[in-house]
Amino acid sequence: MADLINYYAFKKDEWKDLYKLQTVPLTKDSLKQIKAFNDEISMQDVRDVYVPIVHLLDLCTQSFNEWQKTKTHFLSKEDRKVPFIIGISGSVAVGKSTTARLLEVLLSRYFEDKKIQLITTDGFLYNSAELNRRHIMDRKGFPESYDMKSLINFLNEVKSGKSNVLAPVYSHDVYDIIPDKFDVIDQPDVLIIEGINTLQLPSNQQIYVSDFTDFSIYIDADDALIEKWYLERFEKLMDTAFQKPSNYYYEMAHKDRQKAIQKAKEVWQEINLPNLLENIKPTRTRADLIIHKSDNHIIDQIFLRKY
Ligand SMILES: Nc1ncnc2c1ncn2[C@@H]1O[C@H](COP(=O)(O)OP(=O)(O)O)[C@@H](O)[C@H]1O
Ligand SMILES: CC(C)(COP(=O)(O)O)[C@@H](O)C(=O)NCCC(=O)O
Repeated sequence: MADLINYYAFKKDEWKDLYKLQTVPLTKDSLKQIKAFNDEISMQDVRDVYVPIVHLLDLCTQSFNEWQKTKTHFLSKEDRKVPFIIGISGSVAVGKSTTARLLEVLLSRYFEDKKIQLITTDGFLYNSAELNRRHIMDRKGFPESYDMKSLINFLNEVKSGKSNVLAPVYSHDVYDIIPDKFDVIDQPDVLIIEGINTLQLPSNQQIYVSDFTDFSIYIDADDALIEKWYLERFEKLMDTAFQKPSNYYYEMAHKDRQKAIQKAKEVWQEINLPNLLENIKPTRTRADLIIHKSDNHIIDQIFLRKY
């Protein structure tokens, strides 16, 4: 990645040494919590890569809080808590939601007295009825498939300190927004927001999602590997779908498995890969931190933005 001239580049061994004197209390409980949502996560990577990231985020939140105080004093206003927002971006199926949940567990352990919340921008996709009405069902995940105005409005309310802000919820199993289901974001100290579009500029808005994020992470890997992870996740979804008639993949799961996999390959080639190349990868160099993964999701390189 020779084009990343404004980044410090680290091999994993170099990165892990940055914070070797300090530790995040990785109790049996927190390890259990991590294993519970994904038992394939490398615990070595948790120690070598994510623990230093948590320390870095600690430093960032401290300087962020100082700056908020300085600003309110300058304006002669009362101090108020401003949530620190972490954006996580990258391709469909690169591991954004897994990384986001991992950071949520680690940050909750590290900042025991702080409230950490997590949402995904998938919830701001238009629902299937609306995607069909706009004839863009085959553009799901592309910028025009999101209600960016609502997403920006949501972030603005969270940042302004409003209580009980509602975020709609998307389900991969149902392949649609779940009606009347919401995540309630209530004045967190830290909000993690993950989604393919957290570093994108919406075509019809003057404001980026990243104008509301205070630290951004891009998860990167070779396209062919991401396709493999997409297909593996698809197979897991099919296995779950088998016994659930409400699942989007239920009928497909009862038919020829090879045909289903062929269909998923087409979806990757025709929708998710073009979206990665046209809209997601070009935003990589806006991130503060790039985490590069290799085979089996093992991290091999980390890039930290210089300026
Ligand atoms: N660190 C990891 N170790 C092992 N498997 C992972 C890891 N991160 C993601 N995966 C797997 O890769 C697939 C895609 O991950 P997911 O978090 O759903 O991606 P995204 O949110 O970017 O679409 C899932 O099957 C998930 O279990
Ligand atoms: C909902 C998504 C846009 C977002 O994906 P995520 O990052 O959560 O994996 C994606 O999973 C999707 O549905 N893409 C459209 C084509 C498809 O994979 O079915």
